[in-house]
Amino acid sequence: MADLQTSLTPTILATASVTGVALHLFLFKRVEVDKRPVSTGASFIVAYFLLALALPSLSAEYNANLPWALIVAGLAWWCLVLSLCVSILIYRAFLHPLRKFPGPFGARLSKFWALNKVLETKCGWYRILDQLQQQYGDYVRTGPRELVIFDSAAITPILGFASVTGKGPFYDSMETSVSTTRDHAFHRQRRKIWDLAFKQSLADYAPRIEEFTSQLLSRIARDGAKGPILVNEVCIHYSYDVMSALAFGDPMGFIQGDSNAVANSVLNNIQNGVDAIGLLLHVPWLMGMLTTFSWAIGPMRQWNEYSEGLVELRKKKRDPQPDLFGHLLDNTDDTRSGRSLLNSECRLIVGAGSDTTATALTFIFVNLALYPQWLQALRDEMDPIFATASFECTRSRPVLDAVIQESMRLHPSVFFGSQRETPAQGMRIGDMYIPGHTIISIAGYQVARDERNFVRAKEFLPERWYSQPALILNKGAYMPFLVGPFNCAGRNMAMMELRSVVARVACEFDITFPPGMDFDAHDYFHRVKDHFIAGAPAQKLVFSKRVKD
Ligand code: HEM
Repeated sequence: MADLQTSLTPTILATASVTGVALHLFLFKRVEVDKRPVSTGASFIVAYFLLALALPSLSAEYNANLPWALIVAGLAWWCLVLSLCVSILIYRAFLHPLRKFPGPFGARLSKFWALNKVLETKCGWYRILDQLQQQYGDYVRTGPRELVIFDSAAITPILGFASVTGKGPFYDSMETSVSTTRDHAFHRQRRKIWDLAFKQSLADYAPRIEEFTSQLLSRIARDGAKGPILVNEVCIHYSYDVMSALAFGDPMGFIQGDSNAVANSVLNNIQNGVDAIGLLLHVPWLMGMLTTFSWAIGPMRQWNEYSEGLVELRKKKRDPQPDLFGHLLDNTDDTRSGRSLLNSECRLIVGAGSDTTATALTFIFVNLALYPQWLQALRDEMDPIFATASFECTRSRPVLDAVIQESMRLHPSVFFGSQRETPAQGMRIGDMYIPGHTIISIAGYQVARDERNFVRAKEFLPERWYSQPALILNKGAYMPFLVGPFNCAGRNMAMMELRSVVARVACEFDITFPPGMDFDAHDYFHRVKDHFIAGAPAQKLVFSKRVKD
């Protein structure tokens, strides 16, 4: 080992430290490395080995002593990584353009602050946001380059059709589809296909929805005769069957109980895996790693293989019923990337349409058990319509739609505040300037429960949607299906399912809590989990056959 005066080691360690700072200033600050977690991680590992290989040729000091070369390479690597981290932390804490926005100190430094809060609250990020709004106001810094906004005046500038924002890095962490692409031109073109597909197939699809609802009514009558029913389960079975029929041409067979073992296992894995999504959506680079390695992760691989098998079967079907898949197939190139897009969009249909609808239905049934006067109001509206056999789930009805909307206002199916990124030059929202490359989202859950937007905002008052419009101060704050160019493509389809099930179940069954149960609504809704889609706590309800007078 050379003595300190002749050794190159101090120079190498100093250079590594300066390189760490330079890496931050010239690369990490400018490039979205979250997009490339695997290659970034791999580059750091490769850097160590390159250094270890290069050192012996730099000086006899290392050539003569290879273990020493490995140690110095390791020390240099740590100097680089530590100086990079220190530079990042100092910048985030004191120099970042978002430094004037209020928020918890830990959140400025790293998204691990949010991750920790999600763990602490068992996926209750929306409850953390409630606290943050109370403490810091309408614009809160929740991450190093992230703001959550509680001001409804920001909805149109951020989410509207003329918005200058783009989708945020979260969307890169998933496979490409109409929902996840950050390429606006591609989205516009693909979204046109989806919109046309729904426009052409919705009316054809209505009788199929009614068929599934009939199956659901039989299931509820059968199981309900034995005792209280786990409402989450029947709603999930219904929505997965409807969506898989839409995506693959056939239901998975959950409502009637004839699903196969793979379908059961896929459903279980999806339900068990959702908590992980609640965590990972705060650290998209980790989510991206999971997507990259999905071939090696059993449950993800199983779902991919199973859905791709169903897509192949659907492609070979002769004279299939008209549905969304048919339209997507006709409008997707038969190339490698086209096939991959089609597969991922079939999974998207099930992913975007199943748990969302199931959660909405579960909350509506819980609300009907809580507020029996609205079960009666539904019957008063729907009985005459069913008596003349003129019910169509494509048509809105004042009370029916009001009950659905009010339930979704207070208890939305999607908690995720659709992530956006400001353009390089930043943007203005009223007097507020938001710097460029800031990740922003609107806290939809809080905005919909804000007294500035709805009178008696935390109360379940469906009448605000038809007979008492004065209870709505700002209709734009209601956005369970999002608004703007990336709003829900399946909104009309979802409303058809919700109308069909809610109207028919309400007219056929009394819905109550199990005898002896002292249902605590505050506790129940406090236990809702936020894992992108809201996870409704398990709840049993009694569905007893209605005795008509
Ligand atoms: C109650 C049921 C539903 C609710 C509450 C709901 C809500 C939403 C929300 C909030 C978004 C925006 C997500 C984001 O910001 O990233 C979205 C997007 C989307 N939803 Fe739904 N959804 C429902 C049902 C459905 C159904 C049945 C389908 C049918 C396949 C569907 C298809 C989609 C698609 C394709 C997108 C992406 C649209 C785009 O980015 O252009 N959804 N949905």
